[in-house]
Amino acid sequence: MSHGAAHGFPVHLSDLTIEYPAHGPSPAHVAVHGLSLRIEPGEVVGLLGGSGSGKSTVADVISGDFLKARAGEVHPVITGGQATVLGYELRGLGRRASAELHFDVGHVGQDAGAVLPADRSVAEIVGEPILVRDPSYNRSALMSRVATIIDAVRLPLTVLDSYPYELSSGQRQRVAIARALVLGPALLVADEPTTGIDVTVRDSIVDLIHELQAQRTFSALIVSHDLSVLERLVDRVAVLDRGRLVALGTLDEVFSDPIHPYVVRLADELAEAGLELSAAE
Ligand SMILES: Nc1ncnc2c1ncn2[C@@H]1O[C@H](COP(=O)(O)OP(=O)(O)OP(=O)(O)O)[C@@H](O)[C@H]1O
Repeated sequence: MSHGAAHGFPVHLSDLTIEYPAHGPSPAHVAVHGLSLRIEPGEVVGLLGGSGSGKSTVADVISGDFLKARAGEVHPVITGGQATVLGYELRGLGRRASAELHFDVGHVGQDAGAVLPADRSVAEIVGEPILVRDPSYNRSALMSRVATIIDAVRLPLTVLDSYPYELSSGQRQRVAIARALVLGPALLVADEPTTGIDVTVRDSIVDLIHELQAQRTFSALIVSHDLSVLERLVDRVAVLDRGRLVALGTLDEVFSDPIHPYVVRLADELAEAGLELSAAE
């Protein structure tokens, strides 16, 4: 309805409340309380918070993934405030608009590399979003587009005919990133994109996202506690504690003089892991 980027922010959350409805013996649970956050065009925001603080819920909502119907799964529901992504108002978004939104958002979900479909080749997995958008897409144009993105994520073209089980976990993660980027999204939402990946591969994945982001100038929300991700990729960080936003700003602004007790703890953990904010000046 409001599609058309009237406000100019790729992501604009205003006093957003997100709830998991009651199901079976579980009562309804409010996972995010009154979150306001804007992501500017071309900006990368890092999302931090403890386990259960609501990070994946926010990533699911912003990516539009929560709108996809999946049997037997409980979806979060927006029960207060507003979420506008790429000009689409997510609350009450219709089926057609939600399909359009999916074409413009690249989503690398939690453990994306580990959950690639086992019975499809890399070429099929990466090419699928193109065919979902346009089932009659020319096959040779499809293959060349898939090969280009596979090359961009620095995988050899020989992986195109491979199946996920034949790849290393770092390679699988790159395949998931390639799939998320193949349609040239305006927004990338990545949930812990480097978790469980070997340090050397991790750095190359960070470099890769950095390079692609610089070239394509998409905006991004990246859930991560990984220092190399935060230091090298994000412009600002947002910190959630039990579903509430407790800090928002550059790494330096948030961690050099923290006030909120959770942010103080996080600052200590990050300092132990080697974050030297004064060195960033
Ligand atoms: N399907 C669900 N039904 C009910 N509650 C849920 C569901 N999924 C998540 N929650 C609850 O919502 C809150 C936020 O969960 P979420 O997965 O967003 O946190 P997170 O910050 O991503 O945690 P982690 O770092 O452990 O992945 C938690 O309290 C969680 O128990």
